[in-house]
Amino acid sequence: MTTDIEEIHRAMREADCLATPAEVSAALDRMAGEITTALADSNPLVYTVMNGGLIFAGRLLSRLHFPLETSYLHASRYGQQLKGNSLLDWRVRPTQDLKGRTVLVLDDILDEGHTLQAICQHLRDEGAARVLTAVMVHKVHDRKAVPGMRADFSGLDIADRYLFGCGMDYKGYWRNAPGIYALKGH
Ligand SMILES: O=P(O)(O)OC[C@H]1O[C@H](OP(=O)(O)OP(=O)(O)O)[C@H](O)[C@@H]1O
Ligand code: HPA
Repeated sequence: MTTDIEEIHRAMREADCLATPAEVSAALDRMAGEITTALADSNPLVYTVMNGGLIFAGRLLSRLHFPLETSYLHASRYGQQLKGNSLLDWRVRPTQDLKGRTVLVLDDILDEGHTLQAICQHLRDEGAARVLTAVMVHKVHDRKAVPGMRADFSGLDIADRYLFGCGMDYKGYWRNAPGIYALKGH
């Protein structure tokens, strides 16, 4: 099936901007400070959750000025749908030796939280000593996998709409948009 590129343009034209590029940059600066305070002496292994975590990770990691290792994993439960499946589709699992390591997981959004919950459980099962999470967006609603769930580090709390930009996609597009946008009517 080919994508209707005009529909992709329209989604951006009609979207509401919920966080400007400047607000995103300020949130990244603040998070980098918090993460540095918490992890600068722990030689962390930092996992980016593909695909959504890519942009956030690139922007955050260059703000962290202490020794760390990076890697990636790929797990998805939405594909290109607007609603998540109950099962996480593991595409690339972690391959590093995690025993005794402090691990930080980076993703674009904590929505219902099932993705991060399953990833963190897997990393602990593989022997990580400590697993922390950082997300660009915490979506505000009461449908979390665990009531009250939050990442250890969150960039911005954003309303319960369908979001794109900063790594989050609309039908595979607009991950590259520098602000955070809400789809018209969702
Ligand atoms: O908190 P949850 O409700 O579990 O949703 C959050 C997850 O959903 C998105 O991934 P998606 O499955 O869409 O894959 P993608 O990273 O390729 O966009 C996003 O990147 C998070 O990983
Ligand atoms: O609001 C969202 N937008 C894009 N991807 C997502 N994955 C979970 N929630 C979202």
